[in-house]
Amino acid sequence: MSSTHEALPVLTARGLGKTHGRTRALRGASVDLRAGEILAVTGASGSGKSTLLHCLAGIVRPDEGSVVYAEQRLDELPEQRLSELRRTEFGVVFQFGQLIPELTALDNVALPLLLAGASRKDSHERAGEWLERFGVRGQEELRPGEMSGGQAQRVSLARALVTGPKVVFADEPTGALDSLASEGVMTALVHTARESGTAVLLITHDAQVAAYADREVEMRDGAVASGVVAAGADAVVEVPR
Ligand SMILES: Nc1ncnc2c1ncn2[C@@H]1O[C@H](COP(=O)(O)OP(=O)(O)OP(=O)(O)O)[C@@H](O)[C@H]1O
Repeated sequence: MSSTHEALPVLTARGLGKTHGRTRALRGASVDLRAGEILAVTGASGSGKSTLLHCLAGIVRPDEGSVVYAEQRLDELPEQRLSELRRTEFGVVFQFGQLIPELTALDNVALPLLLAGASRKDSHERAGEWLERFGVRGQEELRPGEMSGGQAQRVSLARALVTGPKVVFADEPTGALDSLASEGVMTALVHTARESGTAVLLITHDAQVAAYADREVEMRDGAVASGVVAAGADAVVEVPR
């Protein structure tokens, strides 16, 4: 999709620094996520990928640098505004889905809508539609413990997308799946993200998964680098597709 290469950034991070205890997880990480694009973030274990995602998603505040979303500095927003923004504009998917074990698939997906004030009937109707989009219609009454890994991740994706977010953050969404299930989940994610114009920031170790993205950036030692050694900690060099 060449148009995504011209799209304006929806999220911009500049010079992010973050220290956890004595570990510098980020040092001068900069990246743009463009509207509607799927961006893969790759890199060795411990290079700072998850910390970058957490800062971009407003889950963690960076110690240094800025994160701008829709002309707002996320790193400076009061906690209440930030959590509202996370609920309404962002969706998040983790490696192990993190569905609520006591709730059925339908209730897990309906939950963000209920929290946003929708009625039970509407929430369930829309949740059902999203389960269908992710190919898990018929599994509505299953609880997470009764699902396969692939099914659980499809339900997690439905839950992340049901509120119509502008950005979905996916941290190793296929990390616990075999290659067939992984392919199914990625195809469903890419298809629905394209359909709804949602930008996706996708962390992965897997080159086959990264190949679904429009663009790929690699992290090294807490900064966004490229396949070639970057000139400075702030350098952003991309691998266009
Ligand atoms: N909450 C935390 N407390 C202490 N150290 C942390 C914390 N979160 C991350 N770290 C450390 O910061 C560094 C970067 O971690 P991060 O999880 O961002 O890397 P990653 O590239 O996502 O790694 P992986 O691919 O293994 O998930 C690592 O050395 C990690 O151990």
